[in-house]
Amino acid sequence: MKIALIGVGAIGSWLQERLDPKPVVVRRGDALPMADVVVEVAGHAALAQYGVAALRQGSDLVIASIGALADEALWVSLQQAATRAKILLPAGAVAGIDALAAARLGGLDSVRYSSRKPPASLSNTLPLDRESVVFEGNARDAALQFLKNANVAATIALAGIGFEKTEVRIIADPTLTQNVHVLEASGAFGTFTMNIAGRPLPGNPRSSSLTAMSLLRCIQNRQSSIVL
Ligand SMILES: NC(=O)C1=CN([C@@H]2O[C@H](COP(=O)(O)OP(=O)(O)OC[C@H]3O[C@@H](n4cnc5c(N)ncnc54)[C@H](OP(=O)(O)O)[C@@H]3O)[C@@H](O)[C@H]2O)C=CC1
Ligand SMILES: O=C([O-])CC(=O)C(=O)O
Repeated sequence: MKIALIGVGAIGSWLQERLDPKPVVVRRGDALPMADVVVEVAGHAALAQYGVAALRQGSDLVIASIGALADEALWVSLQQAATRAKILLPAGAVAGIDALAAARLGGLDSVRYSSRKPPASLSNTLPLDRESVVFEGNARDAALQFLKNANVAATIALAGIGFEKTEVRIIADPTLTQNVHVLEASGAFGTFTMNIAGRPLPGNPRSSSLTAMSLLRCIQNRQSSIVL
């Protein structure tokens, strides 16, 4: 299996060390190589630049920057390009996506998500002496306003009841050293609450280490005869 890795920042370098076979790395300005799987870990602009081309050439596309899919035109163009290949959306930094996506099939009533991060992970200008709500609204607006901090909101929206109906709060909390995500859902299945405190990657305080692990699992699942 040939893997192309777009971006070698905090998540990309973690993956590069562990992927087997070793990936071909795509840096800014590089042409996209032919590959069985293209893994985007480079940001919204890189997904817009390479995503459609990857799918059109027949490469499965693993997306980390899921917040970019709040841009309806980009999301539609990726889906239209996926005729010979798959778009793979890993759960990333959050837990419970399997339950949420299953619950959707029986009918969901409400989905609420809150993200709490140390202020410096959100912005350099937030108060350091008290918590502050930096966003309250739906998942589409969260993803469009917080390009580097609302991938989880977008993943939850896509797995559950969509960008418009998913209620999101983003809170800066100076007492934290980890990224805390709380997901609450109710529907025909019952109710669940998921709470995860994710240790950030050393290279990027915004990105939880579980994201890199989740992407590795997604790529390994594609190779494996057992998918869990
Ligand atoms: N789905 C999820 O749950 C999560 C998703 N994410 C998302 O994953 C993505 C990667 O995160 P992370 O590794 O922490 O980010 P980093 O900023 O640490 O790394 C991004 C890397 O991509 C490179 N890059 C940017 N644009 C391009 C391009 N056009 N072509 C090739 N390389 C490019 C950057 O290079 P340079 O240094 O030159 O800018 C940098 O090395 C982000 O979009 C982030 O928001 C993060 C956490 C959770
Ligand atoms: O949602 C995001 O973009 C990233 C995030 O909170 C995390 O990695 O914990």
